[in-house]
Amino acid sequence: MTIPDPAPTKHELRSRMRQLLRARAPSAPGVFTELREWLSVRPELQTIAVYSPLPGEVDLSATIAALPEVRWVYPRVAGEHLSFHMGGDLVPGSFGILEPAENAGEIPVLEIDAFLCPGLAFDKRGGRLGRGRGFYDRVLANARPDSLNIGVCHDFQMVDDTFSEPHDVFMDKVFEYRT
Ligand SMILES: Nc1nc2c(c(=O)[nH]1)N(C=O)[C@@H](CNc1ccc(C(=O)N[C@@H](CCC(=O)O)C(=O)O)cc1)CN2
Ligand SMILES: Nc1ncnc2c1ncn2[C@@H]1O[C@H](COP(=O)(O)OP(=O)(O)OP(=O)(O)O)[C@@H](O)[C@H]1O
Repeated sequence: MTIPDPAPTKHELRSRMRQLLRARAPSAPGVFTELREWLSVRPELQTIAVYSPLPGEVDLSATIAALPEVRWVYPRVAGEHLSFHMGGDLVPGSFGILEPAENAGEIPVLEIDAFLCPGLAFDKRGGRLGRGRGFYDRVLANARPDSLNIGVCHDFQMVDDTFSEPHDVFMDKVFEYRT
């Protein structure tokens, strides 16, 4: 008889979280007050990378609109890499994600003071489980050493263990949106 392993593997956690996110009814949350207040007392964070949500991810559009003094930049998938550009008009790009248009001004990664990172799951140590293509690990490995990595997730995405591997970049802080 085989005893079932109660601890999910990285692969199982990823597929469970993908399912949970996909199953969520679409909704655009209001301002994420905790995140807005934290950012509003850190004016040194001038250029901040944000994301356009995939189905189920925390939608930060109201929070972004509430902090107009920040220079918000959005990722574009370019092959294996992410480049960051001024928002302006966002158009459907890779994976159906809204991305800045090709001609939107590119902002060098070294100018980015903080990265608000999407993810499938996070843990209390700052571990992050992404969608498995390593985009954020690669970009954060090339970011300024003093830039901040900030995870953003729903409370149910906070788990005990995200099975971090040596190449995984840790978050400095994770904001949980209570649903
Ligand atoms: N909102 C958001 N933007 C992001 C990311 C992300 O995770 N979330 N990325 C982080 O790296 C990059 C895009 N990477 C991605 C990697 C894989 C898949 C993916 O597997 N998509 C599924 C469909 C979506 C789903 O899981 O339901 C697929 O193609 O089957 C999507 C985006 C850049 N922008
Ligand atoms: N700094 C890096 N340089 C080169 N390859 C990397 C780097 N970080 C991760 N990778 C590669 O990317 C692949 C996916 O890694 P992982 O499963 O940790 O992605 P993820 O963090 O879940 O995804 P994402 O960052 O896209 O949301 C792995 O095969 C890994 O070898």
